[in-house]
Amino acid sequence: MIEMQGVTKKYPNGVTALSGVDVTIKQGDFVYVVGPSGAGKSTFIKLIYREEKPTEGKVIVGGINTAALKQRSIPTLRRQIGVVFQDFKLLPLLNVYENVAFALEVIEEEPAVIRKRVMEVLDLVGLKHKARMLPTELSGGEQQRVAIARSIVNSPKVVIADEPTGNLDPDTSWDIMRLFEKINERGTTIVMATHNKDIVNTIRRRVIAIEGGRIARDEQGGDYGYEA
Ligand SMILES: Nc1ncnc2c1ncn2[C@@H]1O[C@H](COP(=O)(O)OP(=O)(O)OP(=O)(O)O)[C@@H](O)[C@H]1O
Repeated sequence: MIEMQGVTKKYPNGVTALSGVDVTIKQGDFVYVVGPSGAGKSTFIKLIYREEKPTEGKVIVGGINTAALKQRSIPTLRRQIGVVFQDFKLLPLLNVYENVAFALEVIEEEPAVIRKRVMEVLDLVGLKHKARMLPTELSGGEQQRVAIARSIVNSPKVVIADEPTGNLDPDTSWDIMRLFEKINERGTTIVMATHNKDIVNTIRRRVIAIEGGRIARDEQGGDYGYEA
């Protein structure tokens, strides 16, 4: 599903965020990306959804080599990928329903399909009854649920999440994790950068630890391995 071969990422300011990264993530995997601050986790995530391009090496997502991708083909890649951020990134003037529907409107999906899919995913995340509310009328956990609904509404093969519980209290974080588990159980690959030691050590999954831009550890069912 996701393959990195000899990936190095050097930013224009001269910082090398990743170097010599080789990794394969299979369809249906659930992967935590952990490591100290500044280790390169967000860069790893951004390379997958082609927010950044590698300086060297290949990033292949669903058979597409992202570095060779023309600007106009980026939407084709992004259709396979849902993205969830720490700060939710909802559109503040659109209600819950509209925020989720937007992801399908931009790819010109049929209105009837949009209505059906949006209500299905809002049901899945437990927010059908809040479809007409604005993001500002919701709690942080509810906003993250909307962001997750948006990320899966076009049935992507993979959901990428950068610190999805970073702004949430512990109880809410567990609820959000249960939702990611549910999505993973349906066959969607999950790649999640996180600093949440408790979660990584409790919901055991594959752990890729990045230190100084290199993969320091890649273990099935591994632990967080750092002080929180
Ligand atoms: N757009 C950019 N331009 C220049 N340098 C960058 C850019 N983005 C990240 N970096 C640098 O690349 C390195 C890796 O950053 P990255 O954000 O990938 O780390 P991280 O592991 O996600 O950190 P954190 O846990 O603090 O979010 C850092 O030294 C950072 O300062």
